[in-house]
Amino acid sequence: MSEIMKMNGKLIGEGKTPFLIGVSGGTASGKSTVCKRIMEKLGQVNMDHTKRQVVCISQDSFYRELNSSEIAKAEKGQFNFDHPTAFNDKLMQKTLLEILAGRKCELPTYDYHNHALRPDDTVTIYPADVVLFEGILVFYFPEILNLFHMKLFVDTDSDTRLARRVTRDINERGRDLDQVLNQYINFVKPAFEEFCSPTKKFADVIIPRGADNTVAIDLIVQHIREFLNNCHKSDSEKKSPHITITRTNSNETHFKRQH
Ligand SMILES: Nc1ncnc2c1ncn2[C@@H]1O[C@H](COP(=O)(O)OP(=O)(O)O)[C@@H](O)[C@H]1O
Ligand SMILES: Nc1ccn([C@@H]2O[C@H](COP(=O)(O)O)[C@@H](O)[C@H]2O)c(=O)n1
Repeated sequence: MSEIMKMNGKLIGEGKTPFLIGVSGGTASGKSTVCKRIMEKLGQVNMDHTKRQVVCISQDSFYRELNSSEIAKAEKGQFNFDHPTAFNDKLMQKTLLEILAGRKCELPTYDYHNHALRPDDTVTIYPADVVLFEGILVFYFPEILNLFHMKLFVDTDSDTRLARRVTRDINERGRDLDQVLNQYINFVKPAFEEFCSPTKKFADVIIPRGADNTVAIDLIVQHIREFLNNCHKSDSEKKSPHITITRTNSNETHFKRQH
């Protein structure tokens, strides 16, 4: 039996439910860059974090802790970071539910050099109107997929992605060329084909060429802007005032915006 509550954008005793946008795509497709462009166009970059209406979080914060033998494998480029089991999906779901309930969250940052989270270097995610969540497998886990109000897939040619990944991983992630290419052939490419690429079908908007596609980015920004304008109007002025929160007997909570 399910219990349905209709609220005017607020949960009692909690913050407003943000509009949650999932941004997926293969490695180095431009997910972070697309999110950055969206934030820039909405004037959300050079401002106090506590005042941001739009925030962005990354799936990197949910890589699971590795044991010593897994770390040894990772150091030789023999650990599969592109497989769903590399992530703590339960924590990812719990955190997104906290965010959807309008609560402040602390997220660890990820250290690619050591293949580990930095629990002492956290980022505070303050309640916002719009939350972008980007990562290679954000549409893979059904219980997480169901939480998004809008889903974007950044679709960039695989040669371009590999070329960008080589440069980025050598310059920013402490890898050498052999490591990047071996990891790509053994894990990244096969996992993209098996786990990431099939999730493209769940996307509401596919963005060919990533951040180069300014037309697609402008359309998405326009949609977010309309949402932001609407969410600060009084209930009687809103075109779509209700959020429907569905709780099932399995304790799952679904936050649905009518839009
Ligand atoms: N449109 C683009 N043109 C040139 N370089 C790009 C473009 N988009 C992304 N990059 C570069 O490619 C690399 C990967 O981009 P990034 O946005 O981090 O991808 P992802 O988040 O999907 O891994 C980064 O070094 C970034 O600067
Ligand atoms: N210790 C790690 C963790 C992850 N990776 C790779 O990162 C890729 C995901 O990040 P993107 O910014 O490229 O989306 C993923 O393909 C992993 O292979 C890593 O190399 N080392």
